[in-house]
Amino acid sequence: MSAALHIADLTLGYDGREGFKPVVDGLSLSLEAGRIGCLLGPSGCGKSTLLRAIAGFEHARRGEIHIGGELMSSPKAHVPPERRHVGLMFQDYALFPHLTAAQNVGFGLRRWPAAERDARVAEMLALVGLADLGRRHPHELSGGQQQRIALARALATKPALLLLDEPFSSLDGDARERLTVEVSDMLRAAAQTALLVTHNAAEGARFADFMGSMQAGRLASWTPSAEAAQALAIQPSSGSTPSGQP
Ligand SMILES: Nc1ncnc2c1ncn2[C@@H]1O[C@H](COP(=O)(O)OP(=O)(O)OP(=O)(O)O)[C@@H](O)[C@H]1O
Repeated sequence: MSAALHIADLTLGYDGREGFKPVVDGLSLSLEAGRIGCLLGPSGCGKSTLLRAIAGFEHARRGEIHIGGELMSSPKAHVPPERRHVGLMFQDYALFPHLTAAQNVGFGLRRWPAAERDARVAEMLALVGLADLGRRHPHELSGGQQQRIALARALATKPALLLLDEPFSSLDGDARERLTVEVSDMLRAAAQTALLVTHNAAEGARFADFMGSMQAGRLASWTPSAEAAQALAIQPSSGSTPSGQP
């Protein structure tokens, strides 16, 4: 079976005054369907650039990105973001303030027949535990509730892959820990393939099956979360006991 996400020898970067500056440099990784991966790394190591490229917002300078067995990015090919079947839950990808929670969740389903769209929105609101709050606007929701709505919106279109870039960074303390575990459980229940980027190793270990450490645009490791947590001396969630190959 082909991987849900396969990245081979990928190089990304930006053109500056002194020419091309690589940000991701010859990176390879694979994630099987239904698995959750996590990329850790210091600020500026290229994590967000990599997620943006997977979503189709950056072009590959070398190497390839495949999603669901299909070539999405290479120096010669570039499938646009709207045709990648990728869901996004990004730190700076906020809810539309003028739409209700339900309208936000249904935003990507505008072309669906109304009855199917309404049913899917209700299903997603129930999944994230906010079935009663669909009529509220974002400013009437807590930060954690807004993030749940963002998750419901990202999952509504049944994406082949969900990308999460520091999705809990606006929350702190207990709310953050609770939502980390709850969202991870929801993704596992839905067998949703997902890739998380975070600075927080403990959060990554609770959330994901596999963890990778990025350094200067390269993947320094890619191991089951339990092993990574042991190496980092942190406590993974009791539910995450991954098996299989990355
Ligand atoms: N549009 C751009 N033009 C030029 N350089 C950029 C651009 N966007 C990002 N960079 C640079 O690319 C490098 C990697 O940025 P990126 O946002 O991917 O890092 P990151 O690991 O996600 O960091 P953080 O954890 O702080 O979000 C940084 O040095 C950044 O300054």
